[in-house]
Amino acid sequence: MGEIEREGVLSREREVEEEEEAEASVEIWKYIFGFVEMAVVKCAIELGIAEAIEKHGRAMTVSEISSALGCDPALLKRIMRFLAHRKIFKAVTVGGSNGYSQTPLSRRLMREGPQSMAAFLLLESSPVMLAPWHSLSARVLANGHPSFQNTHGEDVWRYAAANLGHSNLINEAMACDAKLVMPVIIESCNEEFRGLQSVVDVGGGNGTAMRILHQALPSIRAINFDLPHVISQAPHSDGLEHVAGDMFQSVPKADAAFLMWVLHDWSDEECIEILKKCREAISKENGWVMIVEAVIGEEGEGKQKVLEDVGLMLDMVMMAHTNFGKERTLKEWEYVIKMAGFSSFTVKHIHAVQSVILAFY
Ligand SMILES: C[S@@+](CC[C@H](N)C(=O)[O-])C[C@H]1O[C@@H](n2cnc3c(N)ncnc32)[C@H](O)[C@@H]1O
Repeated sequence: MGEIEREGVLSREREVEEEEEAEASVEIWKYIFGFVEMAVVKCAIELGIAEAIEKHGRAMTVSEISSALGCDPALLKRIMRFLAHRKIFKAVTVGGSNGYSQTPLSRRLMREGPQSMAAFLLLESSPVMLAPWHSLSARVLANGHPSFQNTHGEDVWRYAAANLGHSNLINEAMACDAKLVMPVIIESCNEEFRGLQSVVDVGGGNGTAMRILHQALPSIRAINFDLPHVISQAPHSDGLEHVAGDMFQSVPKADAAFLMWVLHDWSDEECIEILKKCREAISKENGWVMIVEAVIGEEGEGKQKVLEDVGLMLDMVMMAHTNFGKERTLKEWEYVIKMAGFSSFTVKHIHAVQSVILAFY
């Protein structure tokens, strides 16, 4: 390389470095104030801003929202400016004044409604769930104790059993997601469900997934199985059978078993134990276990980039909130499924954070 050419390469390298420096000086603020988005969205849910606009039926000015909610208009104005900047509400003009209208995102902040994700946000932003994040680095160090247990003295399920308020928050949060994802699963796995007489949802929470399955396919006997403290609070629904127990002991018999966002709470060894219990429970002729979980992308596996990123965030959540849980790659799923004795498995990617893994008896 000649002297002039070398100079050119060096100056291009310097330019790239300067660009990266400039970018970093801006990017870092995203992490410093990363908590602000969650906190302000939580505040919007607690105030009921989305409900007020929905009830009004059209866009509202800040003064209309503040009178409806009994808020300080000056503070609310700043909250709305922040949320509109993030496109959570839409800034519009109402009779010559500044106002705000709903968006698909703000409707997800309503406590009720088909799209509601409010309970999920209230769970993750609760002091109980936020506290273990403070000991994440201690957990990552060799011999570090699980963060949740370290913070609260017991694992998340024992904590929930002793604190029914928190348990209900977990169940409501899970139900938000189940309401959105079950119709997608039923549609994309219609063939698989059609031949069945019964399905057991293992760790099914308050029974939302099986209620939706039974409503879509009433010929299926739907069993919701969970720990006694969860089942004792689960609402009655026609055609849905609630069974209390411990999946490490045994699983109620059914043609097929369904496990959504359960295995990611446990280590490989524990997953193998749970899957073996599910395998014992299902039909030996045509039984399967449906595992609805994220599949962490390995090169070449297509999943929408944003959803893949949510999968990686969930993996961090598992590190903070469970003892040995984790999100798994396809290879890691293959390992636990094979070790539990299943003959084969397939994977379907759906429009959700989770994919559908079918493990055959
Ligand atoms: C993350 S939640 C998933 C709930 C539901 N499957 C969903 O996706 O909406 C995990 C569930 O596993 C249940 N669970 C934990 N340990 C269990 C056990 N030993 N036996 C049965 N269920 C258990 C919890 O009570 C909780 O409802």
